[in-house]
Amino acid sequence: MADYTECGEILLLHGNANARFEPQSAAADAAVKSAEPSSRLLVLTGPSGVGKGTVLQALLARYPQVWLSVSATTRPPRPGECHGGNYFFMDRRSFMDQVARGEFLEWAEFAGHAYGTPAGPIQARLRAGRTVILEIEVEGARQVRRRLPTAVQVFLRPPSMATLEERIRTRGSDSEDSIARRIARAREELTRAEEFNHVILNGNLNQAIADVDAVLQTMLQTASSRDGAPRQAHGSGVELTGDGRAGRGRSG
Ligand SMILES: Nc1nc2c(ncn2[C@@H]2O[C@H](COP(=O)(O)OP(=O)(O)O)[C@@H](O)[C@H]2O)c(=O)[nH]1
Ligand SMILES: Nc1ncnc2c1ncn2[C@@H]1O[C@H](COP(=O)(O)OP(=O)(O)O)[C@@H](O)[C@H]1O
Repeated sequence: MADYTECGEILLLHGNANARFEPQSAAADAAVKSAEPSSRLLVLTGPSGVGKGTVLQALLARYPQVWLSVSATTRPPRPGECHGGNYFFMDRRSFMDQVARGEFLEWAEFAGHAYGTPAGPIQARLRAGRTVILEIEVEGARQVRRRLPTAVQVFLRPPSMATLEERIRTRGSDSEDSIARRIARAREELTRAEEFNHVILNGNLNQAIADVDAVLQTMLQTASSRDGAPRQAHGSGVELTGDGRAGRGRSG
């Protein structure tokens, strides 16, 4: 795909988006199962337009040590979005090649496009002791939960469907077709909110930021007290496992 703006040095910051998982092993599985209940990986999910990006913007400004994963997508860039900063934009063939090579921690179809989390950069950050956030839709979040049960999962919910639709429309980034797909998907996603560790209402924005902040602070405090203790094998409570072939689309 040629029609996007490069983010320049941001690409360097994100390193090799194509790095693979390590091969699955019984020892790695056991490491995940015995890992402590809190980890350095936070998954923020919830319907499109609920305010995930807005809440995260505020939190990332407060915690520069936290790293937000950059996803790959087949969706075309919106005006102002850049490659390597907002997303790694790619055509479907390249995306599916990366799926086949096991390079995504998870991936899912959403409103006609594919979205996936490159595994390598996350593994590198976790090993370096960083806290990592994924901002992904619900199916992908479920896949992460299956593979990394210690990841902390936050579901952001809107006060109502009417408010959600209003937010998507006010944002002004989506076509009518895209809005309709997002609303239909949101109805389904909202029925799955209770699967997540924390369900946070985004009615009042400052309150929602404070609520997600509280979850993140607990993670950061746990991580820093753990850093005083003898280091674990890879410096985080989480090890990525599996052969990289995360569950497909909406299955399971
Ligand atoms: N499963 C998955 N979902 C993602 C990923 N990256 C973004 N998403 C989600 O895909 C949905 C659509 O994203 P996008 O097209 O940017 O629209 P927006 O979030 O409504 O602005 C949102 O719910 C995102 O959180 C990813 O790597 N994996
Ligand atoms: N609590 C809130 N009250 C009112 N508007 C909000 C609130 N949270 C987010 N918004 C607005 O809703 C729109 C969608 O938010 P966004 O962060 O893009 O959602 P998401 O990342 O979940 O798709 C944006 O225009 C944002 O400014």
